[in-house]
Amino acid sequence: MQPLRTNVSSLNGTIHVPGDKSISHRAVMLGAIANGTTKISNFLTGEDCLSTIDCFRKMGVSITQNGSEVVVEGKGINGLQEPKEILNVGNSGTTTRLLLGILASCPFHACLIGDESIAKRPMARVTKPLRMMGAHIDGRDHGNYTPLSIRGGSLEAIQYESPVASAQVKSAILLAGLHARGTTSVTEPHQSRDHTERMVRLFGGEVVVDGVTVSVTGSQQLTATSIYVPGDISSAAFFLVAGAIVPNSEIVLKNVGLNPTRTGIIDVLQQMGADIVIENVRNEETEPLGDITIRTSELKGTEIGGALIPRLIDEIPIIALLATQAEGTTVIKDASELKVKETNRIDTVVSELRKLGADIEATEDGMIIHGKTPLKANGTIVDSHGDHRIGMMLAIAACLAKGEVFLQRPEAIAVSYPMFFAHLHSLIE
Ligand SMILES: O=C(O)C1=C[C@@H](OP(=O)(O)O)[C@@H](O)[C@H](O)C1
Ligand SMILES: C=C(OP(=O)(O)O)C(=O)O
Repeated sequence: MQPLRTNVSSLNGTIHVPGDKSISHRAVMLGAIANGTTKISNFLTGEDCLSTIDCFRKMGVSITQNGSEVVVEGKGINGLQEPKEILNVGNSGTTTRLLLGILASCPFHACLIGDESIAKRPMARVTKPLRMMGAHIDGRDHGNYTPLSIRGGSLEAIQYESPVASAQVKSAILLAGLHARGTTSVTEPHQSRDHTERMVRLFGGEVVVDGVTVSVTGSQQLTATSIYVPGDISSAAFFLVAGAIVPNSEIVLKNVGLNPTRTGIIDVLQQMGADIVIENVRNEETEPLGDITIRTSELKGTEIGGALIPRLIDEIPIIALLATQAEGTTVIKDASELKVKETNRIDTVVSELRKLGADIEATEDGMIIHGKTPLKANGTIVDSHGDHRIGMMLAIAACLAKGEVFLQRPEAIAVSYPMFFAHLHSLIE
């Protein structure tokens, strides 16, 4: 149990948030199935991305990691070898689903397991379309949950209409489609993050995007490249909200990824009246990035739903905290995907923020928050429930509380932001 900093009078300084988690996973995966040496810099050394490296090493790919510098020796998709050991995906949904997409065309057997949280997350959303393409998959509950086993096959293209806006579903199918006969397409209800599409192009592959439909033609060869991973906007989000709600604050966040499929948090902060400035935007062709300054702000409630949801899905826990400090009502809807993340994030956000006195209620597909509420604590014990984003949200919430707050299971934060507490404390001292 960790005591959290409370009653913080200001947050001031500059932070370089770590590399983007989604992009780091994909850089290793595409590097592993490309031909040649891929160099990755500013790679996220969070536990999820280390799980991805570990899985590919077990398939014979040589990967050297020196802090945030990673070198992947790719030998093409045919260079992957049948793993002698079980592939452990840890806590990472992205590793599990994208890896299944790659394994779908590999002519060997592999077993996937993960932690307790992964064992509860639905996998039929990828195993169903991958089976339609020709992969042989089995597992608990007919392949809906880990442990899973897969034997890749000779794949046929599909035209798939995904019931959910999910980049993990889209990416798994596209990665399989790269090695299928014919042209594979995925159509989503709303556009999800497009890092796979951008990165396949960076590796010399072809991807066609037509509105919410993305297509790839099979038998593509990818060529190794160099990748700089921008800072993770999902990690920056904790400090964007902290800067807006803690009094007398000004925080500068450097080199933050600004891919438009990820910037819903900035739209919401602007909608709510936050004092936020974006500068030095660059690299718009591949993965845009820039610097963001946020200052303490007078905020008002807002409505969040529809196509905005996939653009900020991982930021909803911290947006809920933001809403507790805004005048009026904030309604978050169309977000039932939150129920199948590392925890049921509707339940964990509502129960944990209530412990600190927030006026928040769960709905079927989101939450309703009334503000502005002072956060109170008196030796209060809050719990990450093993979910990194819940842990970080609670550490920021504690900054506003007057009494003592203790966090259970703080170690979960290392999944996506190992330096989180060091960065937070550097803004206080
Ligand atoms: O593709 C990715 O890198 C991710 C996609 C999202 O999940 P879904 O595809 O399940 O929405 C997101 O929540 C996750 O943190 C990372
Ligand atoms: C949902 C998340 O990740 P994943 O699905 O990769 O476990 C997350 O990082 O919030």
